[in-house]
Amino acid sequence: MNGTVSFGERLHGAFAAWGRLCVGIDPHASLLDRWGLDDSAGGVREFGLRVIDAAAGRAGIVKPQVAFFERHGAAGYLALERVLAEARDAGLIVIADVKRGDIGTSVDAYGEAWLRPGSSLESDAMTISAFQGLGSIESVMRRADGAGKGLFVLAATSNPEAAAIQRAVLQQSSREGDTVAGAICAGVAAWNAAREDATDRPMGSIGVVLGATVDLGSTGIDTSADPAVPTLPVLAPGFGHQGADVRDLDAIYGSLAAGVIVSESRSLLGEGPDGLAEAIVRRVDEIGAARV
Ligand SMILES: O=c1ccn([C@@H]2O[C@H](COP(=O)(O)O)[C@@H](O)[C@H]2O)c(=O)[nH]1
Repeated sequence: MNGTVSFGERLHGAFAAWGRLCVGIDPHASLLDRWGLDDSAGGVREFGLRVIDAAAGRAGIVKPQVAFFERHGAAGYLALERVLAEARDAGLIVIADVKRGDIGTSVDAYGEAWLRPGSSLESDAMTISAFQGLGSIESVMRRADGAGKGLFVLAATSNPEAAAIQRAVLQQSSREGDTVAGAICAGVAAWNAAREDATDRPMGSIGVVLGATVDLGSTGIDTSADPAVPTLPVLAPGFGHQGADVRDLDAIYGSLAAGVIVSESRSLLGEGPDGLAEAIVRRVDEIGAARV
């Protein structure tokens, strides 16, 4: 790379300093009401800023769910820009949960929007879909690597409806016989391993999304294989509100556990503005205690 600190290195540093909790910024209408805020662009901005205040100095990572800002159109995007900038200024790693995907030339424009240094939506990483083939997002993977940014590619998502598609078996591919989810994980791990100095890096910059509610074995993901080198970052929603328990982290992820980012939104945000900071501290401790 060009002297830029890689996203993987920054993520590894955040794990060491703050643990692996990622606080979701999901201003659902019901939560805005509970927090005494309007369901408006101003309301989602204020919600986001309060979450940042609670997370900064207590956790290392936040994940704004862009859909809740997008509901409010252009004004919602302005609110999001402010939230992204404040979070990054506070030293938090920001994963924009945007789940974009398209043919290569178009998806690269999404990469430019969310990952280009200086962009008004600049984030540290974004979620992305490889439904159009892992090759379709190669330019964004290259862009992320070049700019010290990260990506999380949807592989085995936490929603139950995903299983049929994500467990489907590939044909006419060098990974013939792998499931879709397995092939995405293997492809991403291989991408990280092929980077210059890969073996000296603690963590890759391109990760995957593997829901904590998923039985990974039956999805075609081997959680007993040797860990990838560098470590594969795994964005793990599904803890808390969706039912998975952080005490089961090692059992769920096995040899992938070292790269797991525990992402929780409603289970923390439901504590309200007065209880959020304490809930974050408690969860960081619980996750630390759960790891063997
Ligand atoms: O597989 C996935 C991918 C993304 N998500 C997102 O994570 C949060 C989860 O919110 P909770 O309140 O902790 O359930 C939300 O923004 C989802 O869009 C996911 O749940 N599963």
